[in-house]
Amino acid sequence: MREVIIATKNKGKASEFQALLAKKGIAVKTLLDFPHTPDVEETGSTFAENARLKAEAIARFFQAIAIADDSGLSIDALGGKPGVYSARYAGEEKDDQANIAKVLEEMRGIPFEQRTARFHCALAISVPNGSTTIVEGTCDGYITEVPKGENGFGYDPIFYVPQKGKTMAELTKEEKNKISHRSVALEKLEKQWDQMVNGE
Ligand SMILES: O=c1[nH]c(=O)c2ncn([C@@H]3O[C@H](COP(=O)(O)OP(=O)(O)OP(=O)(O)O)[C@@H](O)[C@H]3O)c2[nH]1
Ligand SMILES: [Mg+2]
Repeated sequence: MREVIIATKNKGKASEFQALLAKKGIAVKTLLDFPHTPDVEETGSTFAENARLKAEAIARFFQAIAIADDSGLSIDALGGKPGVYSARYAGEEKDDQANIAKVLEEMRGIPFEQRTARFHCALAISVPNGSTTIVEGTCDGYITEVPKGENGFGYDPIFYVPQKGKTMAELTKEEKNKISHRSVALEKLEKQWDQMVNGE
C-alpha cells in the first residue's frame, strides 16, 4: 500500500491511529511529522464536513492518500454542545483542562441520569485528485462530576463508559481502542479501504 497520511496535529489522536493501524500492518505518518503544514480551517457545521475539508486539503497538499478525523463530544443536557467546537470550547488555545472545567461548571447540579453524552468521530479518506469517502462512529456514555483517570486525551477523564464501569481515561489504550467512536468509524472505513486505496 502507498503511504497514508493522517491529517491531524492532535497527539492523542495520532497515537491512537498509530496503534489502530499498526495492528493492520499499515505504517502511518501524521502532521506531527510535518509540523510546518498549514492549518486547515474547520469552517464546517458538522463533523463530516470538517473531516472532508481536512482530508481533501491534506491529500492535495501532499499528493498522497489522507485520512482526517473530526471528532468531539455531544452532551444532551447542553443541547449537543460542545459538538464541533470540542477542541476550542474554552478558547482558541485548545486546553483540555480548561475545556473539562467549563463542561463541569455548565453541568453542575444535573443528576446522573440526565448526564448522557456521546463521542462522535467522522473519518474522511481522500485520494489526491480523486474521491472522498466519509464514515462515522459514536460511543455513548455519561459525564461524571469529577475527572478520573490519566490515560487518553480531551474529555476522557469525565466520560464514563457504562459497560466498563470506568471513565475513558481509566481504560488502557488497547481497551479504549476496542470501543471508541474512532475505532467504530475506522472499522467502517476498512470495508471501503481496498477499493479506495488499492483500486484507483
Ligand atoms: O476525551 C476525548 N476522547 C476522544 O477520543 C476524543 N476525540 C475527540 N475529542 C475531543 O474533540 C476534539 C477534536 O477536535 P478536532 O477533531 O478538530 O481535532 P483537533 O483540533 O484536536 O486536531 P486536528 O485533528 O483537527 O488536527 C479534541 O480536541 C477533544 O477535545 C475527544 N475527547
Ligand atoms: Mg481541529
